[in-house]
Amino acid sequence: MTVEEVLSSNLYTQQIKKLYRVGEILGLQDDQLEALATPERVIQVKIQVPSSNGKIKTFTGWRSQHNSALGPYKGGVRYHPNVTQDEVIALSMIMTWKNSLLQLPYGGGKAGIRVDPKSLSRTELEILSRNFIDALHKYIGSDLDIPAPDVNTDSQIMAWFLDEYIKVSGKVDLGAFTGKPVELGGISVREYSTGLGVAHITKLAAEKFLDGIEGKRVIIQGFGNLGSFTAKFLSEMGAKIVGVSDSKGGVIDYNGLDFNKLMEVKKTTGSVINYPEGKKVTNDELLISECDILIPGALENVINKFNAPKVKAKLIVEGANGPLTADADEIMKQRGIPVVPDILANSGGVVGSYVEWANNKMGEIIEEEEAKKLILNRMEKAFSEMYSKYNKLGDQDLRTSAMVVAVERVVNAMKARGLI
Ligand SMILES: NC(=O)C1=CN([C@@H]2O[C@H](COP(=O)(O)OP(=O)(O)OC[C@H]3O[C@@H](n4cnc5c(N)ncnc54)[C@H](OP(=O)(O)O)[C@@H]3O)[C@@H](O)[C@H]2O)C=CC1
Ligand SMILES: O=C(O)CCC(=O)C(=O)O
Repeated sequence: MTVEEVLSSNLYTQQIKKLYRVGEILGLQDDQLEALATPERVIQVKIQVPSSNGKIKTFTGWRSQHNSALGPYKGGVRYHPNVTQDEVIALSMIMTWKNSLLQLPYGGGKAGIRVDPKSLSRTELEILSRNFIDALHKYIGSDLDIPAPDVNTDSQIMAWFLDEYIKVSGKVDLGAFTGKPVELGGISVREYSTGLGVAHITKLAAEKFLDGIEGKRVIIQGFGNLGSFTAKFLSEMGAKIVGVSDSKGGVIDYNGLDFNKLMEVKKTTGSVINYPEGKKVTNDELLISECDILIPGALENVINKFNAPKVKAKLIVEGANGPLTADADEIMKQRGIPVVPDILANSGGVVGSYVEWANNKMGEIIEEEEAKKLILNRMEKAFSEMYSKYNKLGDQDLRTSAMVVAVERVVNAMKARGLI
C-alpha cells in the first residue's frame, strides 16, 4: 500500500475532509472546525476472555463520545478484526451529524472491539460482551450514552450488555441500550428498521433522480442486517435485485435474485456465493458491475478514487457508514452520479432506536405499524430538508447539503452553550 492509499483508507481523515468542505460553506473558522472534529472523550479498555484451552485472550475496545451538544451520545457497537480507534472516532462523528439531521435529541457516539467474533465460542462472546460493559458502565446510561447494534452485534448482545449493566451499576435503566429483544423493552421494528429506511430512501431518491424504483436493477454489497432487509423491502417495492455479496464474495444474475432463496442459501451455507444461479464475482467486481442503483452496505472506504471512475450505477445509496471516500465524492459529483449519504440513508436504525428509547423512558409499548410510520415520516422530513438545501446551494452534492443542515444545528447548539 502506498502512503496515499493508507491515508485514504483512514475513515477519520475522510470524515474530516468532508467536514472541512461543509465548514467552507458555513463560514466556520479553523478553531470551530477543530472543536467539531475532536471527540469529547474516547475511552479505551482492555477486555480479557478466558478460553477453554486455559489461555486468556486479550482484546482492545473503544467507545468514542464525539459530541453531546444536542443530547446524550448515541450510536452502535461494532465487533470486527479491523476496528481501530480512528475508525471508532470517525463513526462517532458520523453519528453526531446523523442524529442532528434527523432532529433526534442525541449527540454522537460509537464503540468497537478489535475482535473476529466468528473465532469465538458463544460463551466467549458473552464473556467478551459482559466484560466490555464492566469496563465501560460508568460512561453509559439512558441520559448519558446509549449503545446499540452495529456490525456483528445484535439483540442478544444488547441483552447481555443490559443485564451486565444492571448488575454492575445497580440501575434498572432499560433505555441505556437500544436494539434489545422485545422481552427487555425492545421494539420488533428495530430489527429491520435500518433496511426498511434504506429501501424507503432509495425509493424517494429513485423518484427524484431516475424514473422511479419499479424494475430498477439494484446491487447491494453486504448481506447482514442492513443488506438483507434492504434487499427484502426493495424487492417488495418492485425493484430487481441483481447482485449481492458478503465477506466471501458476491453473485450477480440479471434475471433477478430471489430474496427468499438468497436467505435460505445464506442460512444453510453461510454465504450468498452459493446461490445456485448467476455468476460469482469478487466484491471489487460487484461494485463496478452494471446496475441502476448501487448500495454499498457492508464496510467503509470501498468506493475510492481508484474504482470510483469505473462505477456504472446511475444512483448510489450509502447503506454502510462511510463507504465513499471524499475523493470518490468528488468523482461522482463530476460524473453527475447522485450519492445519497449514509447520515440519511441508514438513519432508520437510529430513528428506530429513538422510538425504543422514548418508549422505555415513558414506560409505553408502541404498535409496530405506528413505529414504522414514525420512523419513515422522520426520514422523509430529513430527505426533504436535504433536498431543499441541495436545490438552494446549487453546486453542491447531496452529502454536503445534508451535512450543512446537520452541522449547522450542532454549531448553533454549541454556540448557545458557549462551547465555540
Ligand atoms: N445494523 C444497523 O442497525 C445499522 C448498520 N449500519 C451500517 O451498515 C453496515 C452494515 O452493518 P450491519 O448490516 O448491521 O452488519 P452485519 O454484521 O449484520 O453485516 C455485515 C455484512 O457485511 C459483510 N461483510 C463484512 N466484510 C465484508 C467485506 N470485506 N466485503 C463485503 N462484505 C463484507 C458481512 O459478511 P458475512 O455475512 O460474510 O459476515 C455481512 O454480510 C455498517 O457500515 C454499519 O455501520 C448503519 C446504521 C444502522
Ligand atoms: O441505533 C443506534 O443507536 C445507532 C445505529 C448505528 O450505529 C448507526 O446508525 O450507524
